[in-house]
Amino acid sequence: MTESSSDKLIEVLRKAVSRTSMLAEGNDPKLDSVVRQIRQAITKGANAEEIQEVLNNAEPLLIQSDEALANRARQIRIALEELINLLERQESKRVPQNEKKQLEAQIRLHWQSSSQWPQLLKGFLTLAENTLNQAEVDPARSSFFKRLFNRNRSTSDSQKNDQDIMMQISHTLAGLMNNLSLPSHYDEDVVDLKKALLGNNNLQQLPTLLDEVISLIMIAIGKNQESLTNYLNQLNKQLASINESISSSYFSQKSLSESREGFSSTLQKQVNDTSKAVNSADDLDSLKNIINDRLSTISNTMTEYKTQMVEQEKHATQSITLLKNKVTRMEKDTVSLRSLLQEKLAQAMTDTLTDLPNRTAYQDTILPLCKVTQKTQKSLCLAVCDIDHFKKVNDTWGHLAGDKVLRLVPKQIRSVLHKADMIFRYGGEEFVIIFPNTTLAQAIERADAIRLAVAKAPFNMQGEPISISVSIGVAELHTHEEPESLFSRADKQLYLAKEAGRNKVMAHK
Ligand SMILES: Nc1nc2c(ncn2[C@@H]2O[C@H](COP(=O)(O)OP(=O)(O)OP(=O)(O)O)[C@@H](O)[C@H]2O)c(=O)[nH]1
Repeated sequence: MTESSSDKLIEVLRKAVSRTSMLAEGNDPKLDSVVRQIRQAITKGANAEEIQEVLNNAEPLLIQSDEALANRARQIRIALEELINLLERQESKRVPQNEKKQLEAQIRLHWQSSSQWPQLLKGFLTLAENTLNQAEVDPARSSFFKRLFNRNRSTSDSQKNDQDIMMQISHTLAGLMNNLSLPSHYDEDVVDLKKALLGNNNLQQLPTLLDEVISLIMIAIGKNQESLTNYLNQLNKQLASINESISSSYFSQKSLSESREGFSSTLQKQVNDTSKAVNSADDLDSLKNIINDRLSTISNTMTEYKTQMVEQEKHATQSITLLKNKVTRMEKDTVSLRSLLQEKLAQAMTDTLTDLPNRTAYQDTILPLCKVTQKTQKSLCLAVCDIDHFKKVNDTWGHLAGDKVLRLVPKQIRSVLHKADMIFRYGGEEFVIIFPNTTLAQAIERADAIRLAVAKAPFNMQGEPISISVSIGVAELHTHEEPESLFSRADKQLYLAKEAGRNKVMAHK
């Protein structure tokens, strides 16, 4: 190999290092834009379940990406190690052992990181330069590949040795091609290059072929970047949808405002930290690691938030149960209050001495009854009944004796009433009887039966029999007549009955 060939090879390797570095630096504007979008999306917030979903969705992508990367990395490592071995196999120049060991150590440490491949290639370039730039011992071996692969041999031996070494190098490089993940439109290039490598036994062709190999490696690394960009794009979309659902579900819960503020500021801090870390990231791998780390952190925050939500839901459920119990108690209280009120109302409507409905009850009853009767064109009669000379009972036998008479008289009256008839204590010794669905004749008949029942009742005071009688005035409801008028007419008949000598029934015909 000539000096210019070795220079060309060094130049090719130098170019490869430079181009690979550019690709690996992550200066792709699309990627920058994606990173910006991610920052914006995360700023708006996310919930635990959906963040978990993002991580679940992202995981296969990461695994896929990692596996492909690992395969490529293995190929690169093997290729680099073989290149070092080949460099050592040249006999005219001694490979500096310290530098070689350092480079091997670097390869062992960093071969898995694609961003380090340019550095490792650069390391190999430096090693090759330092080896080849040593003073020439044999001008015949001044070219790179001759220096590299031939030593102290005859021309034919040398040529044979060149061919053997070229075959080894070709196999090494063809193997490197096998596991490259390239877009399908490079398939033909890969096949052609492999053919060229495997069919080539001319060391002179090697720099050109190596240049092509390195170009394809760079494209593959570029594709790795592209798949990372796709992954970031997808991640960005998922984060945006998370943000949307968070905004609608989470922020609508006013009661959780406190947690929301705490959660938002925590998330904001994480996002700010992420932004800073992303800005300071100097290669794709560390960028990917940062994003994954931050997603884990955010996921933890979301889990914490979810736990808080569960706690709050628990509290809310407890509150609802308490509230339900309270309402149930209130309902019970209301029921007992209602029955108490009904009791009080009934008391208000009942005469305590006789247990009969009182005047208020009469007034509440008579109005609707009259209306229904008039509407249905039925008959209704009213009787006003007053104990005769009651004052005399009180005066003769005392007030308690009078009360006793007041309790006994309604019992006599009831004894002749029909089921639908109603009796009220209107006041003092006066009672009112309503006869629904009763004609005047029937009412007069029944009023007279009352009069007779009372008159015949065996009242006695302090063992002595006494006579009690009642006077009754009766009237029948007229069409369109008001209850007051009906009462008034019946009351007038009572007055007439009293006037007529008492113990009488008088009716307004
Ligand atoms: N013991 C008792 N007496 C009452 C009660 N309410 C009213 N009285 C009495 O009933 C009497 C009614 O007397 P009056 O209105 O003069 O009439 P009367 O003595 O019944 O005579 P006539 O109605 O004309 O037959 C009064 O003495 C009242 O004090 C009561 O709840 N208990």
